[in-house]
Amino acid sequence: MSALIATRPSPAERLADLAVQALIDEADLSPKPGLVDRRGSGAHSDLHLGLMHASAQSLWPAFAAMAEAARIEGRVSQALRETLGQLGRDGEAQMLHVTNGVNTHRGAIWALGLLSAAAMLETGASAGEIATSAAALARLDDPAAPYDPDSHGARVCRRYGVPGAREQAQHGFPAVIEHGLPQLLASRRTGTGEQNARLDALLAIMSQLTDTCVLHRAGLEGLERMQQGARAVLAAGGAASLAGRRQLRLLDRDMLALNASPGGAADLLAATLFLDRLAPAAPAPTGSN
Ligand SMILES: CC(C)(COP(=O)(O)OP(=O)(O)OC[C@H]1O[C@@H](n2cnc3c(N)ncnc32)[C@H](O[C@H]2O[C@H](COP(=O)(O)OP(=O)(O)OP(=O)(O)O)[C@@H](O)[C@H]2O)[C@@H]1O)[C@@H](O)C(=O)NCCC(=O)NCCS
Ligand SMILES: Nc1ncnc2[nH]cnc12
Repeated sequence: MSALIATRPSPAERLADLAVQALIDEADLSPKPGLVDRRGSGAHSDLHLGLMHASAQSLWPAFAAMAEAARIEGRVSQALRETLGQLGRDGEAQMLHVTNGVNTHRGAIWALGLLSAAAMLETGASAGEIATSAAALARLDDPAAPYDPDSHGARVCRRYGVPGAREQAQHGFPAVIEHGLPQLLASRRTGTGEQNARLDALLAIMSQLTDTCVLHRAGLEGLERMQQGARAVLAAGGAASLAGRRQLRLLDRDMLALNASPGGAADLLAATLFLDRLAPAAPAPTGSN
């Protein structure tokens, strides 16, 4: 009789598990303004929750390979940056294969790929230290990366002179370290419940971020509405309060009317949840999914 042998996941596999789980938790979180969630497709005609899940699952090998490459190299280096670039592009190709050409997680591959590699290099480090190491990787040039001057992000960064996904990583993910994570922990401390704490973290990110997805679809008016609307929810008491919920409904309505979806903020919420699970600064959440 053959016995089944349970093998423990390797450190790289564990990081990939956490990255995929963060993407699934982000997709499932509801109600998110303009974004795909359990209620529906938000401002998207080509996305739905099942596709977001399938896309997230398809990225497990890419995240595991990026973390494993970091384990083998052992330090921030040009060679590691170039390997990560190739693995990131392979991950994008896999995502587009699974989604039939729809861009579900490009920004998430970038953010979580860098953070998974950095987490492997900085075992046991704080979220801030991991983000700093990811930033050092992001600042290294990847000569093999085909710079696309026509990507949505590149176009709006040029047009409006704002930082995008690249700069967010190069500066050590300030949206995550200075806004998403502190808000997640602060809302948890008030006992709002895990889902509301995560919504508050998303809103804290939205209130600051120059989200190139929103700029691309809705220009500066859309960006201003996103940031101001997110601030209004938090000022009214956050997602757990009645007044905050009212503001959140208004923000969702306006994002849909503007055809705007904060995909960059969603990716950075996933990065927040990843770092929170990896390097918790507070007791683990109870009752989370
Ligand atoms: C350096 C790259 C990130 C490329 O950046 P660039 O800005 O040139 O390219 P984009 O194609 O626009 O992708 C950037 C994605 O990053 C997310 N994002 C947006 N703003 C921010 C921000 N301020 N900070 C952080 N992240 C941000 C966002 O991703 C989400 O939105 C995606 C959907 O966007 P879009 O295709 O525009 O969608 P729609 O509006 O739906 O399109 P239409 O229907 O209107 O047509 C979704 O994927 C979310 O993830 C931006 O899209 C980097 O990607 C890169 O260089 N990669 C190469 C590989 C590599 O080197 N990897 C390194 C190792 S990991
Ligand atoms: N939940 C979501 N909806 C739409 N675009 C996204 N990009 C990343 N997460 C997303």
